[in-house]
This record gives sequence, C-alpha cells and structure tokens, in this order.
Amino acid sequence: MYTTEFLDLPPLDSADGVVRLPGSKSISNRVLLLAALCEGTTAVHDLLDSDDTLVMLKALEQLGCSLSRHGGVLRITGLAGLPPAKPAKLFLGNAGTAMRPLTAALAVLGGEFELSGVPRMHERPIGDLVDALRKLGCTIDYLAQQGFPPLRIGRPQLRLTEAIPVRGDVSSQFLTALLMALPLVAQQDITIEVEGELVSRPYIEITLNLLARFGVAVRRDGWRRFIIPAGSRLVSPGEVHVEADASSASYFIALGAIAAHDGRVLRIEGLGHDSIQGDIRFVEAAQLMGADVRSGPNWIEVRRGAWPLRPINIDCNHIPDAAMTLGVMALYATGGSSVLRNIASWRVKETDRIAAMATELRKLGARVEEGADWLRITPPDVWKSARIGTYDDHRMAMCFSLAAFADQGTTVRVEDPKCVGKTFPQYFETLFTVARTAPEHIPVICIDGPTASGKGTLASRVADRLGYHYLDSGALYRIAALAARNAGLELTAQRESEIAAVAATLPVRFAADRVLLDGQDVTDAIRTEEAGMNASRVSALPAVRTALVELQRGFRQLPGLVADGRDMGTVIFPGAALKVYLTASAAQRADRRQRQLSAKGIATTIDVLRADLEARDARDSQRAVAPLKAAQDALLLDNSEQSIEESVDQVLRWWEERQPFKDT
Ligand SMILES: Nc1ncnc2c1ncn2[C@@H]1O[C@H](COP(=O)(O)OP(=O)(O)O)[C@@H](O)[C@H]1O
Ligand SMILES: Nc1ccn([C@@H]2O[C@H](COP(=O)(O)OP(=O)(O)O)[C@@H](O)[C@H]2O)c(=O)n1
Repeated sequence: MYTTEFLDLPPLDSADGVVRLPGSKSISNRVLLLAALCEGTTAVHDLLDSDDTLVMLKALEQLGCSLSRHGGVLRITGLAGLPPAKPAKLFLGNAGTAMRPLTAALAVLGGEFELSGVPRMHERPIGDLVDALRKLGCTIDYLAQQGFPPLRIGRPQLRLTEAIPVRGDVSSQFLTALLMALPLVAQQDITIEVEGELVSRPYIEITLNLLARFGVAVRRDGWRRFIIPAGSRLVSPGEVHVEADASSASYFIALGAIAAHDGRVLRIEGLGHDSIQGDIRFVEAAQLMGADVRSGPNWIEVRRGAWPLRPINIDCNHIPDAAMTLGVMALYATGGSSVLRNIASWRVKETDRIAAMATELRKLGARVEEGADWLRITPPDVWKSARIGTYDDHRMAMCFSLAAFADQGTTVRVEDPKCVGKTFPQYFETLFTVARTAPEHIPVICIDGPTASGKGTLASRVADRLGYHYLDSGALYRIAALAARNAGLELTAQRESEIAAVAATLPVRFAADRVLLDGQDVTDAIRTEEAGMNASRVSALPAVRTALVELQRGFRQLPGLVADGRDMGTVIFPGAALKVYLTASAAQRADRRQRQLSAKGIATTIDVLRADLEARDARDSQRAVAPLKAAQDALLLDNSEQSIEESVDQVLRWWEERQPFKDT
C-alpha cells in the first residue's frame, strides 16, 4: 500500500492484463458478524483484508469470539446466539458496515457496550436505527451528539409483537442491521416495516442471501415488509467463500472501457455475472457508456467499445457505490453531459461524495452542476493536471486514478493514497500491473555524483517520499564485479568481453532490502570497500557498461523512478525531468564513509578512506566511457553542510517546481 503524502500518476496510455480483486467488503463484514453470532464454527475463505474488516475482527475478538487463521482461511467460532459475557468498548474506525449491524446485534442481545469511531463516523447519522431499536425495547444512549455515534448500549426489555418501523430512505444499512440482529430473538414472527423508499436495495439482497446461508429464511412482501419467522436461528454453514468486491471491480471495468484499446483486454477474476452483489450491475451502466463486456460465472473481460464514451443519464439507486466511477467515466463521454440521479445517500458516506466529486471533477476541467441528489457532468474541453483531494474516502482515490488516461496527457496527483486501505489496500499496485504508458512518460529523477556524497541515502529517501521505485545502479556494477570474480575472471581489460557476458545475464533479484545473486544473499558482500573498488574497475570497461544499459532502463516503471549513480543523467536517462549532481567535500565524504563502515564494525582510517575515494573519483572521472561528470542540465547540490533531511527537502522542492499543478 502507498503510505506517501500523495501519489502522482503520470499520463497513462492503455491497459491490459489480468487482475484478481480483493474480497467484497459488504460480504466480508456481514459474514464476519453472522459467523460471530451463530452456532458453530465457520471457515471464511478469501476474506477482504482491509481497515474496515480489521476493525470488525478486533471488535468480535473483544466480544469473546474465538478467531484463528490458517493460510488464507479464517475460522470463527460464534457466540451461539448468546450475549457477550463481558462489557466492551469497541472502536469501529469509519466502518459503517461494522457500526450499524453491531449496534443492532448488541442492543438486542444486551450488555454493557460503547461503540465509537473516527470523527467522521461521529458525523454519520444513526438516529433512524437507534429509534427503531428503542421502539422494540433496546437501551441505547448517545454519548455526544443526539442521532450520531458514539453510543452506549445497555440491557433491553424486548417488545416484538408489533411491527418495527425503520426508515429506508437514508441508508439501507439500518434495515440490514435489523435483519441480521433479530433472528437472535425470534421466539415469534418479527415484522419490520420500511418507511420511505428503500435505497440501495441490492445491499438488502446481499443481506438476505447471506442470512439464508446461515439458516434464516426471511419472508418479504415487496420492499416494504420483512418477516423473520418464529424459531429462526443463525447456524454456521461451515464454509463461506467471499466473492471479489464488485464495487472494486467497477474501476477495472471502467479502465477496460477507457483504456483496453487496439486489441487489448482487461480480465477481472473472482467474480462474474452470477455475483450476489448489486454493484455487478455497474456492468450494464458501463455498457451503456460504450464498454464491450463479456463474462462468465467468475470472470469478466472488458474492452473499449464505443469511443469516445457516450454520455449517460441514469438513476443510480441500484449501484450507489460503483456509480462514483461513472462520474469519472463521464469525463471521457464527449458530445453532451452525463447525469447521475438518485444519489442522495452519497451525502452521508465517508464524505459528502456529491460535493467532493463536483469539486474534484472541476479541477480536471469538467463543468459540473450539483443538486440535492444529482450531478451533471460535462467533460473538459481542455483537460488540466490536478491535485485530487480524497477526503479520507477510498472511492475518491480509486475512481479519480482513471483520469490519468486522457489523451491530452494529464498528471493526476492523488492525495493521501492510503485511504484505499479501507477496502482495497493494493489498489494502486494492482492498477500499475495493468496500466501501460510510454517509458518517456514515466518520471525519473537522477542523482549522480562521487562516492560517499550521499546519493544512495538521498535517492532512496526521495523515492520513499514519492512512492517511486529506486535504482541503485552502483549495486549493479558491484554485483557484476562479484559475479565476474565468482566466475574466476580477473577484472582487467583483457577479460572485458567475458565480464560483459556475465553482466549481460546477471541472475540478480532485489527483494525487500536484500540483494540476491543466483539465489544467494550478497547484500553485505557487495558493500565492502573492496567490492566498491572492483565495481569501479569493471565499470571502466565499455562493454560492461553497454551490457547493463537495458537492465537499468528496465527499472523505469510506474509510478516513477529515482536512480543514483554516475551516469544516470548523462547516459541512462538523458531525458529525465530532474537531474541532480550531488557533491560534498572529500573530507566530508571520507568522514561519512568512516562512520558508515564503523557502524558495520569495519575499522579503517580516514586517510586510507580519503586516498581510496580520491582514487575512485579519479578513475570514475577520467574513464573514456560515461565518465563521472554533471549532466549539462543537472542542478548542483553540495550537501557538505546539509543534513540528510535538508537535501531531501531541497530535491523535493525542485521536483515540485516541475509539476504541472500550478492552479489547483
Ligand atoms: N547530507 C548528509 N549529511 C550527512 N551525512 C550524510 C548525508 N547524506 C548521506 N550521509 C551519510 O553518508 C554516508 C554515505 O552515503 P551514501 O548514501 O552511502 O553515499 P553514496 O551512495 O553517494 O556512496 C551514509 O552513512 C549517509 O548516512
Ligand atoms: N551508474 C554508475 C554507478 C556506479 N558506477 C561505478 O560503480 C562503483 C560503485 O558505485 P556505488 O554507487 O555503489 O559506489 P559508492 O558511490 O557508494 O561508493 C563506482 O565507483 C563507479 O565506478 C558507475 O560507473 N556508474
């Protein structure tokens, strides 16, 4: 997951390949709660691993459920319909799918509980659910503002003979919460009556479907009246497989429609046309806009069909979450405006999504009108690069990533990318496995300079701050020298072609912080001063340098690269948007190297080190090919008097000056 302050998506061109999506959030949290309440042990496969499921799991553990994980399978032994034995204070983050159903279940079971969340959760209404629960005899108090969490729950005196009214026009989660809780106390038929038009019906279908799997067959009369039959009991089905999240699939369905062009296909695995999730119907909306979709029982393939996309005017009640994706697809639907209707529930989600979508779409150049429960979007005449605010809302981050495919070449900065952790922590990594763009569009920052100037330290920290890949090109020369020595070669010009052949087929792998050569960990072996000297020797051989060119360029991958070495800016990435030539005085460098070595327990003297590094500087600067020198367009940074953080901030300021976000 990207935990950077922001993530810049450079202009992207196309998409193809296969994605496997994480499990559905709605199914995961419902299954967890039902498994926790029922009799028996449930093995849950393919559970979503995300912020929202994590808070649910923690809460269930606090309530006394026993949980264990083996491989990818979670086993939960339920409370068998009994109230939790101990009082508990539950923190539920911003997970509506945990707050609402747990409130209902704990309120009917009774005990001493407090339920709270992040500040935004305390702004999300829960009054209609609390009203319904109070009418049937539950004890619930508001601990802060009336109508909103945090809540305190006590012991109920249940009155279940009369029909229980619940409002359906704010959030379907209130009804879901009652439907999952009331089988715990169904000594007689219990009737729930929905007031107002029920929104987000597909989510109620998921609830009913899962209740059926846990042994409870709810009867219903249209969408107004639901009856939980007397004698209902929640019983574990033994095994449950969570299907992939259909709302998460919407980003990739849209991606296929926008970017799988010229024979490319985007294939989504883990769900298909027999999905129980309502958001699967996003497929129909995408088709109306032009997507070419084929599907099977657990796969979907999408290609670009009509292009540009066609504007759409649609009632989104049946796909409340996935419909946000249509808002970004609308940017590509020229020849009119798209209208998304019946989206009032967006106002009470992770953020006010109507306002948020309108604000952010405008930044990209779209014209947007908003009403109480609708949005009208007219695509940009001229696209603008933009910093997209994400409002701690995973769906904002995910759907706006699709704006990077405009053929006018826009850079999209997604602020706070870790908000995708709510449902899809690996979203951007997954996107980058299928998104394609020309290498020259992938940003590169080059940091060249003499030994011990701090290139590696600076480059890796800049890479961390931007979420970019990091290429330590010196390591490749160090590894090439080591591999040549292992092959019994003298590191001399006479052996140039043999050393180059070794370098051309280096079986090297970078795994986390380790470097593997032919499966062997050589991380420490390549860091000795001798290895540095040997690297300097082989790096003077032109054939060796040529042999390593493609390997180095191969590191230029989405979302970007920071590369350090001697010739990154002059030879390997001459078109890089930012080149820094990093220096420090020889005295400083010798001092730094000595500290670095002594931290590893290697004793040397400053004089020897300084002589060594000056010899290395001389060889690196005087060699015929790719000598150490600043690229003409490099910015000089002498960090002799700077701290590491100061150098990092300086480079990031230079990088920022090059970004096209002036007016957003
Ligand atoms: N600006 C700086 N101020 C002080 N020490 C630094 C600075 N930059 C790097 N160092 C230290 O100098 C040592 C050498 O840095 P390194 O990144 O390995 O250099 P290079 O990759 O250029 O050989 C490291 O121990 C690092 O912590
Ligand atoms: N792009 C590069 C990187 C390193 N090198 C060579 O490889 C040697 C080791 O590089 P390094 O970056 O690991 O060395 P230090 O700067 O850490 O001492 C350098 O002395 C250079 O001779 C190079 O020629 N070109």
